[in-house]
Amino acid sequence: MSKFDLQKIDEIILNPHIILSLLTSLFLIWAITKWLYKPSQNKKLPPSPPKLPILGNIHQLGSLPHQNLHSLARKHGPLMLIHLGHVPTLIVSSANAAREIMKTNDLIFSNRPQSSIARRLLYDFKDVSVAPYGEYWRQLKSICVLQLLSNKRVQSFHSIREDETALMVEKIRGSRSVNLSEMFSGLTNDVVCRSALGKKFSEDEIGKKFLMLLQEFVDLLGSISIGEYIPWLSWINRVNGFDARVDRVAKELDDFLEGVIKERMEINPSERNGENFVDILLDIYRNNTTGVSIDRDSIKAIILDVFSAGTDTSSTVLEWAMAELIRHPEVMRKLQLEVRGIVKDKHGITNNHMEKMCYLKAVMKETLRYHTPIPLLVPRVSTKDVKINGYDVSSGTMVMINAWAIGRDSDSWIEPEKFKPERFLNSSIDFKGLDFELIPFGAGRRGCPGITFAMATNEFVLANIVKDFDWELPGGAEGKYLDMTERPGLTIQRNAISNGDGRAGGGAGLRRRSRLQWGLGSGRGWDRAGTGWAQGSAEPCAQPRGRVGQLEKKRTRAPL
Ligand code: HEM
Repeated sequence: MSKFDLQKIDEIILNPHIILSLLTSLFLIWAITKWLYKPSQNKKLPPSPPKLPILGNIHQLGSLPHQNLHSLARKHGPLMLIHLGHVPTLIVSSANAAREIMKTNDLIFSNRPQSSIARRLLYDFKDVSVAPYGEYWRQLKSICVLQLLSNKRVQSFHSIREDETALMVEKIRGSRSVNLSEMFSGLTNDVVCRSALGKKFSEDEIGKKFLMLLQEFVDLLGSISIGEYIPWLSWINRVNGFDARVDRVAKELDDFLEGVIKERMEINPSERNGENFVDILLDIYRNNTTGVSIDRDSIKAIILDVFSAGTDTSSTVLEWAMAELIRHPEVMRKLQLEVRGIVKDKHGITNNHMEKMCYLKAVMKETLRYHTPIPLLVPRVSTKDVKINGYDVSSGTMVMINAWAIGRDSDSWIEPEKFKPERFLNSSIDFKGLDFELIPFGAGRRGCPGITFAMATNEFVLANIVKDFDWELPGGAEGKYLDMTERPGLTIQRNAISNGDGRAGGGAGLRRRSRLQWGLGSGRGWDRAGTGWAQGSAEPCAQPRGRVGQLEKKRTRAPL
């Protein structure tokens, strides 16, 4: 730099006018910020834990936010206001407070926060799960319910569930040790694909790539990107490759979905071999029958919704259910007695049989209570200022409902930390969104439309695998040693790779990397290898017996 340049800089820095205007600007920014963020004197805000400047309470979420928020709520109460960067967020941790949000004030809380990740992955919020509350969302949701998820439709898919479960049972019959986690995940995906698209994708290479992409997509949706909460740090997402990863996944998914749409569009409607959900969506698009503009992007976004919402969630429930059954042999025995007692003939399990399986339904409810698959549900946002249980909640506040904490609340449940399906036998409590102590599917207008679809598959699969087989851990390890820790993510799965010696909570564990991305990580995806009931782990185990994640079929029942 020349002497002349330095002199110029000096002149600029020392110029009193410039100093004065700089100081005035800084003062103005400070005053406006203070004014904007100053809590109104008249407002009674929910209790808040202390927060850090800029970060707010982000650092307190940890890798399993539902657990950490549960601990904070014990100190601060069931309605707690935290700050994720600059975003005020209401944490709801009791059935009573959840009812206030999802029933009494459901309309006010029927919007979703609009994250830039969801915007890029879901075609500018054109799917059901993040679409802004309004006519477009209403039409889309009713199309999904009528054409795919209604009781009638779900019953019509019984043969698909039967075929796919029979295939799984055959695979189990042919091997002594099985990776149930992988099997559940493959099965739920095949059932969703065949029901919605008329074919499954798990068998060819393109389909397999799509399933991996879908996993990355769910991962990204579940990630907490720092730029979302502290906008001036959004450059970090560009530097560390997170943004590039979102763009790549969006592009590759789009290419795949375009292929699916083109394939169906090329078939003349009169020559279709059976109509599937995509055909119905395409007819609505072509004929514009709904009165709202459903375009090609809407169709792709809806297909993504169905895939992502319908696969991981269901297989997770099945995995937790089996893990609890292994840990509680007396529950397993009781369940087997019920199923085997009801299905006495050699033909398969029918809808009629399923209706009689009260204990099986209780096992499912208890699994959903104790291992709520999406513990914080899908966030909502308030559209107006509103009072909840005497506290003021401002318009624009994000709301997270800790359904996991509500399922373990001792005000609602006796011995909440025990897995006891019996609690549901003489109880009318159900998960359909009317009983707020059990809300794994959410409730109200934005509640999950896939309950019937999901539970039909889950109950049917569980009934089949306990009817036909007895189960044990490899090497005869006791069920109580099964690792029940949780793996971070949008859907909370069991952390199958952890302790070398197989003891839950033991020391030298190999833990899976967090799925929560703060936009600060390497931007890498997580592989599914070895995440299941055992096989495929590259990580060494301290002792072979440590692979207790794997289940062994003890005895195959003689066919009836
Ligand atoms: C065990 C399985 C499942 C669980 C635990 C689950 C859970 C949830 C939860 C917690 C929500 C948010 C509810 C709220 O905000 O109140 C939701 C929404 C949704 N789910 Fe599910 N779900 C499951 C299966 C399915 C299936 C099989 C489908 C479809 C094939 C599906 C489609 C959807 C859609 C489209 C939404 C968005 C609804 C809206 O925003 O209006 N889900 N689900």
